[in-house]
Amino acid sequence: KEKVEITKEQQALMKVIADAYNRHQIPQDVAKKLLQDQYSAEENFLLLTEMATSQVQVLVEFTKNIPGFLSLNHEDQIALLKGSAVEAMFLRSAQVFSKKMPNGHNEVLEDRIRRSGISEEFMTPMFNFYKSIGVLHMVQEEQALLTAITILTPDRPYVKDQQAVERLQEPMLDLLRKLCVLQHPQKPQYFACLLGRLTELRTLNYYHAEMLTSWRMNDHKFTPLLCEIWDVE
Ligand SMILES: COc1ccc(-c2nc3ccccc3n2[C@H](C(=O)NC2CCCCC2)C2CCCCC2)c(OC)c1
Repeated sequence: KEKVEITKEQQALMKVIADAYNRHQIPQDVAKKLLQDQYSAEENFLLLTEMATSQVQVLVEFTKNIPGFLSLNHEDQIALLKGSAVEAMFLRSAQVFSKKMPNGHNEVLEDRIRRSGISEEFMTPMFNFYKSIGVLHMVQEEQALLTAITILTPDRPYVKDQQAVERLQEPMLDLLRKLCVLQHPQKPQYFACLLGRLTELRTLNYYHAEMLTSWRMNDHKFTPLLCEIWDVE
């Protein structure tokens, strides 16, 4: 039986990532807003673009706190952010969706999202992902590391120095693996399962642009930041 322990520098890395992640809390209130009222497809689309815009801004702040990220080639920094923004947004949405709320609130939230204006064909893959994240009952540290690992994916389009990105991602993967063994000793497959979610997350990337343009309304407007980050307009 392998004795797993977190080293001093891994504890320091965990603290840096977890603290940076905890500062990244804004879109939490979107669930509260959705529970308050039923909105039109137009209002929901506006809410989505506002939430997504602020989430991207917060994601950039989180990324800047990943040790070594700011030492990467500048074009590669942009390529990593652009390549991971949609996945990080869906990962965040899954975490918001999975948060236990008072009786019946989770069902209301799901219903509001189902009737928000998103077209039928995308609900199954999106909710399948949300539920597959929910059943894992990830702790904050795991969520933070998984987000950092998603951002530090070496094979994003246009990344020049992939080895430099691998060197940053590896310690995160090693730390997450140890955390999973210590946090979920009764689930030896837990770490592999988490990484499997990242594969499922990539499939949502392909649906993303179409999910937006097929939103049940005319004239979809995006903020300049979202035009940069999303492949729309
Ligand atoms: C591209 O298509 C879609 C469809 C649905 C969502 C979504 N899934 C959610 C699960 C839990 C709570 C909110 C959720 N959302 C929207 C939202 O506000 N997402 C925020 C994005 C930034 C990070 C926090 C969540 C809602 C959906 C209902 C109408 C108003 C927007 C979504 O979030 C990427 C993207």
